[in-house]
Amino acid sequence: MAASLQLNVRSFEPFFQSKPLSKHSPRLGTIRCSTATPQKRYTITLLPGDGIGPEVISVAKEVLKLTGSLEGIEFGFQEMPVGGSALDLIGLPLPKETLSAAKQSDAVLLGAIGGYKWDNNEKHLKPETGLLQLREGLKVFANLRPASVLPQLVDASTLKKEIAEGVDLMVVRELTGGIYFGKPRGFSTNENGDEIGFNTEVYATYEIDRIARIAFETARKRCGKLCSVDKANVLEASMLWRKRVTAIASEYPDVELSHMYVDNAAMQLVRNPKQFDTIVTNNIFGDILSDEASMITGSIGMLPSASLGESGPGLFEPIHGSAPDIAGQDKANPLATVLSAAMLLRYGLGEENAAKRIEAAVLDALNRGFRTGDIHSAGNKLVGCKAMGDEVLKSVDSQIPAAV
Ligand SMILES: NC(=O)C1=CN([C@@H]2O[C@H](COP(=O)(O)OP(=O)(O)OC[C@H]3O[C@@H](n4cnc5c(N)ncnc54)[C@H](O)[C@@H]3O)[C@@H](O)[C@H]2O)C=CC1
Ligand SMILES: CC(C)CC(=O)C(=O)O
Repeated sequence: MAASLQLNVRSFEPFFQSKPLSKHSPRLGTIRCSTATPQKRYTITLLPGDGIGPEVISVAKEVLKLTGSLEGIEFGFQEMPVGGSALDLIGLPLPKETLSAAKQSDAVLLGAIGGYKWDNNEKHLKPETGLLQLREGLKVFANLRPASVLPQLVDASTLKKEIAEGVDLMVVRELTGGIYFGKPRGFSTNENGDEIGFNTEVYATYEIDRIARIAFETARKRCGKLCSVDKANVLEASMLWRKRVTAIASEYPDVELSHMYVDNAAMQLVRNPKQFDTIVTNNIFGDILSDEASMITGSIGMLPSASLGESGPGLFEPIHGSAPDIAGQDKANPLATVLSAAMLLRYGLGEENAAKRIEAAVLDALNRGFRTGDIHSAGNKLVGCKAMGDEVLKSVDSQIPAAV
């Protein structure tokens, strides 16, 4: 998909809508009785993972099922282990059966991986390694992370209302390169006999060019403003990044390109986030800046993501981790995962109406005052993960299908 993708990313009405991306292997399928006769069938690989992952995936699955039944779509779900749960079950953080199932499906929805239990494992036996292997295996190099401050949640932002209100940005994060994957890496001993750990931040021209094009396409469909974030005053990989992004800009004369060092970008995001429309950045800076951006919107529990490659199924996941501090307590906010399911429908399957139905349902549940603890404020109704899911389901059921 990606380089020729029609990215679809002007957000906020209600979330991140516009034209769908290409469809991935839509198949005609089984007919069954339901509100609408299913015309399409998709196989979705669910990877609940660890911590709050299974809790939020269970909500998103029900939301997808109900939405599908109302939109003439039937989903075949296959649940596979990844991360710590796969380590416990099979001894590997990404069993080959999981990767193979993911590759053969139409889209992949992941909860989160990781937890204290596996924190001291060797690198190749860490849950996080499984997630990196999955992203690499699916070749999903373009990670779209939208961060919009919903009017309903302005009060949940940690920033002042006048700073947070109206923020609507998209972080385009490079996902399969940079320091998370660069070699050499490892542990060794230096000339003084001190133990050292080392990693390599490395980008090739083709990796920068393809993510830059995705970012320019994204910006073009939004406000036409792209800010490339790097550390080109210090890092060679960033110097090449800046050179290539500048070169690719000549293909997009209608997009206004600016460059910013990452330390300044981190500061500007909390000083004046409305100056940003689309941000493109490398793997590690994108990871950090999108977590920072999430707090402007109220909570990391609200932010979804879509990871796309040139072909094959996309990977959709909330940007948060497994939140071991609240796992198993029915406290997790499932909305980031529900919204990731909406991104799956839009970007992964081209099912725009179904995506809009889910996004409208999330807004409706918020409008009716339901809040999990992370976004709760006085005057609203505090609910747990399951109850929030039930409210979204009620809203899915009651929403009039959005017009195409
Ligand atoms: N994509 C993934 O699967 C990721 C996995 N991780 C892993 O997750 C584990 C925990 O990492 P942390 O640094 O603590 O990050 P985290 O994102 O799991 O949690 C950070 C804070 O946000 C809260 N939080 C996160 N998601 C929430 C939700 N849906 N609702 C309400 N509160 C939520 C947590 O309770 C915690 O206080 C680690 O093992 C880490 O490696 C971290 C980031 C991404
Ligand atoms: C391998 C992951 C735990 C890295 C991460 O934090 C993320 O990409 O969200």
